[in-house]
Amino acid sequence: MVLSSLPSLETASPAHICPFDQACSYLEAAAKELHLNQGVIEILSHPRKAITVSIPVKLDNGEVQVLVGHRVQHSDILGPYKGGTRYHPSVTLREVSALAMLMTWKCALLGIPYGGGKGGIAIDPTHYSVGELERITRRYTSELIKDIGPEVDIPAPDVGTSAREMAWMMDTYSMNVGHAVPGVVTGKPLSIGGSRGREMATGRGVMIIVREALATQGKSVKGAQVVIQGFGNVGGAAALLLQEAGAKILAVSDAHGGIFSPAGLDIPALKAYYAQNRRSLAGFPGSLPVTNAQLLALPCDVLIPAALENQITEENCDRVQAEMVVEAANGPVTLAADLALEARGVTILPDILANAGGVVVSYLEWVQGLSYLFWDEERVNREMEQLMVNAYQKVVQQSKQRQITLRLAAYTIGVGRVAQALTDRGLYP
Ligand SMILES: NC(=O)c1ccc[n+]([C@@H]2O[C@H](COP(=O)([O-])OP(=O)(O)OC[C@H]3O[C@@H](n4cnc5c(N)ncnc54)[C@H](O)[C@@H]3O)[C@@H](O)[C@H]2O)c1
Ligand SMILES: N[C@@H](CCC(=O)O)C(=O)O
Repeated sequence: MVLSSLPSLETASPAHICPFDQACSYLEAAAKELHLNQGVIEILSHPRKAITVSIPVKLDNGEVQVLVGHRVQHSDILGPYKGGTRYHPSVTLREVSALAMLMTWKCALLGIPYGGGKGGIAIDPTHYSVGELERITRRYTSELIKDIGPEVDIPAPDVGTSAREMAWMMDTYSMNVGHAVPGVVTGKPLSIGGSRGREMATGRGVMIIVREALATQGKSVKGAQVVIQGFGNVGGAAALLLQEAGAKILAVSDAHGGIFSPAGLDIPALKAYYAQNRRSLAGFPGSLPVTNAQLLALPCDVLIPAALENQITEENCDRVQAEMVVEAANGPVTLAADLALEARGVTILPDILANAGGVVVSYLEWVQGLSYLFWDEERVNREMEQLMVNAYQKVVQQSKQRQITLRLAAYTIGVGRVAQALTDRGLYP
């Protein structure tokens, strides 16, 4: 299926801003800066493959529901397609296509031998039982059997999925091919070949980028005032690790709203409270309630959107008071808001750099699996930190040399590497 043939309904996103158009705009800006030829831009603007599948599932009450799932394979020029699997009601083919393209640039920027892909199912996973989610995941995986594999396309967790879904995907794939294939997914449980450090990896990468970016400005993470939108895998881990590094976490939120404490939230205590309080932040002792809109406008040193795309837009960016925005989520700042914030001197650490810790440790998991080795967590964290710091330094250097924003610098490195490989490989046939 080609993107231009998608029904117009597919362009709807929560804020009515098409994530795929935005991703293409960033590609065009990088291509312009790099003087890439039009043929290369055309190729990179289109996903190589976009697969849409129907997922019939028998619900616990006996009814049958047919869900829609996608897997978009943007580019495999540098290696197998790589990227997460999202379960969220707002999933559309265009959203998944945008996220797949971001994965291509992210992997290229970090220098790991992968292309970019992404998958998703348009569901709210909280509305399904564990048994239903398992049947949905297994059917989705079996529909993609010919399109995924450890040397072809390697899914991982994203919003609404975790190690549990990766285990079901790995098992379904393995049963279909007739032998165990741990390398078909990353972010697996340790018991079936997952890597130590993967669960916290994206948050750890975010912490490293915050620390490095503050240091570049002559500041310290110790005492830095941080606000985080999203308290899931990424936001929760970033909150914990930033607090351990000495930052004060002023506020956090999830889809239902947030909490704020001028004295700083005790994150380990909050995590325990959240788990016991049926995953609700409300009423955490010593905190005040805030809406997500209020949270994004809190004065702070570092604002970390770690939920979904299009959270900081043209409409609300004037209210952002943070000096630095670190994109832990993919695409949380729209193009218009990005330009307005940059014009005001707000430093923005782009998603393809800031949240790359997850895919880096996915890569380390895959490498350990392929070589039948298991590293301790210290080694995994050390290898990841090296790749993250190296990428950060390259982005800063590129930004200074070319006098461009950190986002454009990151894109020129990522896009530039893919374009170079495409040129060297040539066009088939
Ligand atoms: N999981 C990974 O390894 C990984 C790696 C890199 C980037 N990311 C990106 O990070 C972001 C978060 O992913 P995750 O894995 O933490 O997902 P998750 O499902 O674990 O958590 C998402 C969090 O966002 C909250 N949320 C949802 N809608 C919200 C809203 N409108 N306002 C405020 N909060 C809202 C949810 O309640 C939840 O706390 C996504 O953009 C994802 O693509 C994830
Ligand atoms: N979903 C994550 C992780 C991808 C992976 O580990 O393959 C991302 O957006 O980077």
